[in-house]
Formats: sequence, structure tokens, C-alpha cells
Amino acid sequence: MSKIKFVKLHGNGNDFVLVDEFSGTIIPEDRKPEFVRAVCHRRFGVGADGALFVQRSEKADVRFRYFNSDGSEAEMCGNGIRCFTRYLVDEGYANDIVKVETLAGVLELEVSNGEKFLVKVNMGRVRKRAEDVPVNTEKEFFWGERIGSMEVYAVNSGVPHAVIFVDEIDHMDIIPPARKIRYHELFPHGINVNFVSVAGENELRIRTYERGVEDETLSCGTGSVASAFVAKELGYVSDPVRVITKGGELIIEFDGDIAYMSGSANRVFDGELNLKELRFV
Ligand SMILES: N[C@H](CCC[C@H](N)C(=O)O)C(=O)O
Repeated sequence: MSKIKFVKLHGNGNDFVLVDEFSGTIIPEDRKPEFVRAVCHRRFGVGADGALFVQRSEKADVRFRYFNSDGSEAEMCGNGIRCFTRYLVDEGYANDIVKVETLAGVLELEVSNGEKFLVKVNMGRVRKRAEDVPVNTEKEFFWGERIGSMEVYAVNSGVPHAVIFVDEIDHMDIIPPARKIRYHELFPHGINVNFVSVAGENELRIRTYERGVEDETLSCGTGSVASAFVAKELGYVSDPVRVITKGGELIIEFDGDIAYMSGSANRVFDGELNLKELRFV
């Protein structure tokens, strides 16, 4: 097969290439990492933070697979699953409620396809126990622990996230401190890193460095959920939490530890890949 159809989507600027494998595998499993690296390359490929695959599921309506641009597969992707749902609805695979199998469990999504396409995702329970993040520590929680000069809160909102509260967020060079945490030996699976400033009783501003993209992204859904959870637990904000990022806004609501993330998904263009022209590295 020398040509592959793809769709380019983004959720608040966190962008993805989607390949529909519902009718059968197009990219062999052992070739997916190198395919993703090639197609996500900002110069030699389409360019994206990650890739989404639509696959058949035995447990739910459909199966969601997410790979970061470095080819690593992650359990979940909040912005990605909203984009995935936009595709399903556009193609007539789904209507208003969708159950999606992910590596982080089966999630239920609710679509409101009015003037603007919006998806509300039941993200499941945010997990606070250190062993669930995971963190290499004897402590039950990694909650406000110091790493260098930073006070770090680690939770799992589908994938591992570190949350650090700061006063000033716009002019900060987040890459050096983020990498110090992202690669720290405390986190055996690595971790995504969020710098958060409280902007109001129901408002946070967040910048996220993403594991597997190894750079700042314009928005991170699971990072927004993780940050809103920690801020609410610490009493910094009340539910619902409006999360503002460089790429747009999300609304995070809670029912106990269960988080709901609401936001948009934009289908920017459809295309066709010439496999022979891609640089597989
Ligand atoms: N951008 C994603 C997070 C992807 C997680 C991935 N970076 C990892 O954990 O390896 C989101 O919207 O939730």
C-alpha cells in the first residue's frame, strides 16, 4: 500500500494525525512507532504532536490508540480523544454518546454537535496514590514534595502528570525545569510536567511539557485535568475549573475524584500520505 488516507485535527492546538484502521490494520503494529515518528515530523512529514488510530474494539464501541511524536505509545490523550470523537461523528460511526476503549480503561464521551463541536469526556478517577502515578517512593502520596526548588504534586489522570504552582507563567522558560522532572529517577515511566498559575476562584493558566513530545505543547487535556484536580484538592480553586492554555480553554468538572473534561475538536484537513516519500527513522 503506497498511499494512506489521514485526517489532521487539533484540540486547542494540540495536534494529531488520525489514521482509521477500523476496517483493519493499515500500519503493522511493529512499524507504528517509526511510522508515527515519520508522519509527525514537522518538516519531513505532516507534522503533529502525536498520532491517533481508530481500531475495532471487543469491549466498547471503538478502540483509541495514541502515540506521541517520538513513537512512544501513551495510555490516554485528552485532547486526542476529543479529536478522535469528532472524526467518529463526522464519519457517522457515532452519534451523541460514545464508549471508547483506551489503555487507561473504557471512557464514555458525550457529544454536543451544535454551532460548535464540543465533547464532554468522563476521564474516570484521578489517581493520587504514588504507586498509581507511578513514583519510586515509599510515601503513599507524592504531594508537594521538593525536587530542587520546585514543590511537585504527582497524579495520574490517565497518564502520569507532575503539577507545580508558580506565580508568573508567561515569561518562564519551562523547558529546563520541566526536563529535570520529566527525566527524574523518581518517575520510572517518565512524567508530563505542568506549570500552573491560579488566575481566579475558578480559573487556572497552564503550560505543559509533554513526555514523548519532549517539548511544550499548546494544550494538554490530561494535564489540565491533573492540574485542576490538585488545585481543587489544595483549595486554590472551586469546581468547575476553567483552564486556559496557549491554545485555548477547557472546562474541568468533578464528581468526587471523577473528572469530566469539556472542550472542542477541530478537523483542519483530510489528506493522503505517500508512504514512499516519508522518512522512516
Ligand atoms: N496531549 C495529551 C497528553 C498525552 C500524554 C503523553 N504526552 C504521555 O503521557 O506520554 C492530552 O491532551 O492529554
